[in-house]
Amino acid sequence: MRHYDLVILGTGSGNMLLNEEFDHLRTAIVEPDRFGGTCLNRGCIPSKMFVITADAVEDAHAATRLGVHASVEPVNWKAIRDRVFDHIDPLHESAVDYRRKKGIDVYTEPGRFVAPKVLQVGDEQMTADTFVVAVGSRPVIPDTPGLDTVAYHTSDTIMRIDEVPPSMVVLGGGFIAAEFSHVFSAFGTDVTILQRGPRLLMAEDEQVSTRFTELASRRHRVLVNAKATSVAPSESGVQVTATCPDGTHTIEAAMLLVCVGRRPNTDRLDAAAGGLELDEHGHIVTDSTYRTSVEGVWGLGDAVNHFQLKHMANAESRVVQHNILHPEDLRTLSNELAPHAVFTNPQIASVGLTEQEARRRQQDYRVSVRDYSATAYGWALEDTTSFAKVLANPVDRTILGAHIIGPQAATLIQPLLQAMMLGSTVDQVARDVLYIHPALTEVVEQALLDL
Ligand SMILES: Cc1cc2nc3c(=O)[nH]c(=O)nc-3n(C[C@H](O)[C@H](O)[C@H](O)COP(=O)(O)OP(=O)(O)OC[C@H]3O[C@@H](n4cnc5c(N)ncnc54)[C@H](O)[C@@H]3O)c2cc1C
Ligand SMILES: NC(=O)c1ccc[n+]([C@@H]2O[C@H](COP(=O)([O-])OP(=O)(O)OC[C@H]3O[C@@H](n4cnc5c(N)ncnc54)[C@H](O)[C@@H]3O)[C@@H](O)[C@H]2O)c1
Repeated sequence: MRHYDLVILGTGSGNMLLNEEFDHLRTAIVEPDRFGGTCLNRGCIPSKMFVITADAVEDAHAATRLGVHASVEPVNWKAIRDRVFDHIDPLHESAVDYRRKKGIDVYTEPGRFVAPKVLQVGDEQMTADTFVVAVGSRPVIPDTPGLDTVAYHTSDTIMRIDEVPPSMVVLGGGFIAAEFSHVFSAFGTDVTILQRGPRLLMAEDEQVSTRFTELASRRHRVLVNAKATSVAPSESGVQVTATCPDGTHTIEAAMLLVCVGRRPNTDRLDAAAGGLELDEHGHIVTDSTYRTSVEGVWGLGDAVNHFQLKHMANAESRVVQHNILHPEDLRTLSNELAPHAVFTNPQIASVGLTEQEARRRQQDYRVSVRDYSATAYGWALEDTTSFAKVLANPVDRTILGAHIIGPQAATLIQPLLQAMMLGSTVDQVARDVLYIHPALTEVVEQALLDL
């Protein structure tokens, strides 16, 4: 049986851990798929490359309100798809070569524990002083009757299709539904979203989620409180039957995209044999320093937490890197704040408490909502639907939460996030900082000044 100093399972955020300080160790990487994991190959990066392209189409259409009457030729999907993946696909081979040249053993089959700190990979077994388990997550496939009789897509496959479908049913109403409905709708697909909950993007502040649902309903057919009861093949591709409060709907479409959440890959790891404690959702249980229940085994990323966000997994990877190298000085990650953005149209960004969560926690708060149109830049944009919302603690005047829907939301939220993480008060961020005129950041300034 081979023995290593360090074995890393998964090359998403796990791969980022290895810097030159690990060069002296005998290291193996186990990765059954492409180096770079979900984010690079089938997640954040390619999806945002499609989103940016879709934004260009929507911006051209939306320019009418500025008096610019543009028309967009049908997009050349294959050329766009190949541009995206011609950037991404070569990175796998070069990453494997790079690691092997550094003397790291790369295994290309999945790892599975057979005993604590004993890993089976293909025909080989290996032990190590230190394991890092970063095996990520995968799409949940619901048990909708008939789903197994049709050729449905998930986010793993949808970005590599050959043609833009004329119509698509999107099952789910979360991040992936919001982003891909925008992409395919901009490229000419007639999209129907079937969402189980009463609104799209249910985890957002209710005001944001309500506004987004209204706006998405102008572009797509949106059925909320919908339960897909059956799926069957049909002449056009797929037929989905759903029960909604107003009755039963039968939707015909060329393609079905399933995006109802993601689950950790820990079920394929035989965590129990490895002695790794799992929670009720299948996440590996770690302490705040990312130690698992087995000494010398660390966990990070989607396999251990609910955030399912790359910047969180990256931050955890940095903490684990430090902790392996400095066991006498263990660090934790302050992850009370897990900001996120949804790269749909319009963009959405959020950090901290939503208003409904503040109410649920009986947390006193002051709230301010500022429309983009109240600022010079928003006015110039002829914007009528975007806003920034900030919740603050009325006693110590720190910021409890911030939620933005509108152009550049993911960037605009950053000063608020900074303030929250650094513990600044509303007054410090509103009055002790200058905001460039007439930039969109003035909407943040105004929302703060109102508190
Ligand atoms: C379509 C989409 C868009 C997204 N967009 C964003 C975004 O804009 N911003 C954001 O913050 N997040 C986004 N995410 C989420 C983000 O991609 C994940 O949170 C992040 O990639 C998790 O990183 P990870 O290292 O934990 O797991 P992964 O990147 O999934 O890496 C896990 C790796 O482990 C490997 N593996 C699995 N099983 C085994 C095994 N048994 N043995 C060894 N290796 C194994 C897998 O092949 C994989 O390469 C998106 C996700 C999707 C699906
Ligand atoms: N911009 C980003 O950061 C980004 C982008 C894409 C994905 N992600 C990550 O990937 C994760 C997975 O995304 P997702 O969109 O698959 O999940 P999600 O958890 O965001 O949303 C799933 C949605 O599907 C609905 N749903 C569940 N079961 C259903 C069913 N049977 N029928 C109809 N609707 C159903 C839920 O009500 C929920 O609204 C996200 O949680 C997110 O963390 C992040």
